Amino acid sequence: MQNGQVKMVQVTGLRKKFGRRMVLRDVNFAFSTGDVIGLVGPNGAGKTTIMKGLMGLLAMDAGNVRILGQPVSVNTHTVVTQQVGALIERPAIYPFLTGWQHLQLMTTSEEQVRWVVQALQMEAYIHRPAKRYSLGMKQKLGIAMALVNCPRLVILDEPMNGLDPQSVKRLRHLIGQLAGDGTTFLISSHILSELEKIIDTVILIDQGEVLLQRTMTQLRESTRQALVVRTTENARGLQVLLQADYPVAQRGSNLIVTKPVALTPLLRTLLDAHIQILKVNQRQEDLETVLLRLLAERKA
Ligand SMILES: Nc1ncnc2c1ncn2[C@@H]1O[C@H](COP(=O)(O)OP(=O)(O)OP(=O)(O)O)[C@@H](O)[C@H]1O
Repeated sequence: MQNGQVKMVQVTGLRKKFGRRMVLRDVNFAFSTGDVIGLVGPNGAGKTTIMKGLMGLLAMDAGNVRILGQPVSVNTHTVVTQQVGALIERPAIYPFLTGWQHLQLMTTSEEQVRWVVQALQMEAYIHRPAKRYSLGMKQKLGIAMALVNCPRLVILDEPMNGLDPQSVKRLRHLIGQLAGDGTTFLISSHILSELEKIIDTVILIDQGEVLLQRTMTQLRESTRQALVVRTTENARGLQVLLQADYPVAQRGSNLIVTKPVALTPLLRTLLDAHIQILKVNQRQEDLETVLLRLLAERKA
């Protein structure tokens, strides 16, 4: 019996080899309806392969995928065709059809086509044959095709690729709006500064495994706050602080204190040594710094 607890996506023990190369080792994750998930990790980590597995586009060697409780494989994908919209790698585009005609292939609702064209600001070229589209126009058409039917789950592989800053902003806004209405998103991207503005959960993949799944709130709570201090004499400031047992390093023209410390005694230590303080600020690690640190810690 299915109940209110049924997950939007549940992936268990997914394995995949290409020849002798193990690409997915043992992938497990799940997420709920309405979540916006960022799938991140280094080149070749296995993100696209996972997305193809979710869509039933690629046979897996082991494990299983369920979307809304229903199984998905290369032979079983009713739930995918009914509930999922996706753009994985490049959009499949027929050169002689217009953008509008592509969208009509995906839905019978003219109203939906008009809505998505307007939402992604594609009016200027939507009636031109797609062979005359630029890379960014094709990318937007691919995104529009994934969204036009208002699917419950949208899978986007590197959606920001080739988009200009204005289009990235528009897309971000649209994703936020649709997520607010209950659409679930799984988005891979290397542009972590953009991604962290829209996702509420991150799944980090490395070498075919899930290294971490955290909500952004959890991640922010566990991120480090670095204290950045600039003085008139950083080299001497570094010595003075090290002698006083502060966890400090010199980076560029700044001194970075990497663990939480009381501010006043630290500043007094510098002032007592007649070192003038030019600037002090607290800097939260961003998503990129946190993920790079986690990957580096794994290799260490
Ligand atoms: N059809 C294929 N045949 C052989 N190897 C493949 C095939 N598709 C992917 N691979 C390999 O599988 C691994 C994972 O690839 P995948 O495209 O899933 O990575 P990714 O995390 O999406 O990387 P990127 O960030 O570069 O897009 C890579 O080592 C890749 O070379």
